[in-house]
Amino acid sequence: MHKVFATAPGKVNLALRVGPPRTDSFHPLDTVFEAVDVYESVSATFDRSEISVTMSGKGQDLPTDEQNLAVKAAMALRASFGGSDGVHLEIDKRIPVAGGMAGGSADAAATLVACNELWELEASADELLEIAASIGSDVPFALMGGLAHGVGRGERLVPINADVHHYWVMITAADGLSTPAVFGEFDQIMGYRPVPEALVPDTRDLQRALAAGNASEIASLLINDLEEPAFSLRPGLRALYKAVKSRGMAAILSGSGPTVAVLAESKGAADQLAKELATEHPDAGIFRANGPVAGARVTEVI
Ligand SMILES: C[C@](O)(CO)[C@H](O)COP(=O)(O)OP(=O)(O)OC[C@H]1O[C@@H](n2ccc(N)nc2=O)[C@H](O)[C@@H]1O
Ligand SMILES: Nc1ncnc2c1ncn2[C@@H]1O[C@H](COP(=O)(O)OP(=O)(O)OP(=O)(O)O)[C@@H](O)[C@H]1O
Repeated sequence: MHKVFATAPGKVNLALRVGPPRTDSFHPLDTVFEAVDVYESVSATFDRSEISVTMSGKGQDLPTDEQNLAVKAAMALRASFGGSDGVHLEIDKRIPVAGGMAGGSADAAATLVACNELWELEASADELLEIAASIGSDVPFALMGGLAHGVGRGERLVPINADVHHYWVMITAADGLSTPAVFGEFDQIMGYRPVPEALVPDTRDLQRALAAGNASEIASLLINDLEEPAFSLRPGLRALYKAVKSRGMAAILSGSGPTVAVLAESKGAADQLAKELATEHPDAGIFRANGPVAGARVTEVI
């Protein structure tokens, strides 16, 4: 086997509840993830020993050394199986960088499934999930995809079975937001200091509404505790968010932002809204997305 192609999706957190920081400085979460059909594509070409990456699309300014999450993923997978094979990764980035849609995590997840195939490691789904969690909190979900309930720092997942289809309009900004900075601002606003154990508000109502396929209830239960800190760091984002909400639409900040996700009632309504928003906000990046979709997977082997 010489070359493997893989993809992994971006995500929106339909609900993101955050508690005070733990003593390891991570925040305990109770979250509902939805994978959306904005994909990162990775091609993995066999190399005798080196692990390297080149980025195209939205990723041209990102580091290509071991700070790159895809390189980290390949190194972690190789280390856990004790092999010496290498890989050259080519990543075509479609998910906005530092946009709150977990694009870097998707790169890592696609790399894990691609290298697992390329190096013929036969790692199990659980083994890949464990390695994924060592790379970043959002990486396990990029592997799993679909809809899932996440706890811990977001890495402990239980799939949610629900027959729902969501039509999103995503509004992105050219300047990303740093995830640690948004969590830091959250602590500042809440007056939180690290604690050994803390309670996090739960997301049971939303999980029930998803299982029942109750569209209007789902829309009314979208919630993100990182909205206030993200708006505090980026006041223009609050204005944009309010403008969208004033149209009577269900909207939510995606993860740590600055992408805003608007939930439309139908495909037609979403397509129409995307057109209108593109005219009203010419400086923002507007695109359509649909969810839930499957997680990281190998698409071709040569
Ligand atoms: C905001 C979310 O996207 C929601 O799904 C995630 O919590 C972020 O996940 P991620 O980008 O994969 O984050 P990681 O790479 O694990 O951590 C980056 C930094 O974000 C902060 N972080 C992240 C996850 C978490 N539960 N608590 C945190 O405080 C920490 O400062 C951490 O050093
Ligand atoms: N392959 C990669 N793609 C994107 N970012 C990467 C990658 N490798 C390292 N990074 C670093 O990780 C940071 C966060 O990237 P990412 O695009 O995943 O943000 P995000 O979508 O806000 O993440 P999340 O929603 O998981 O918090 C970037 O600022 C970048 O410097």
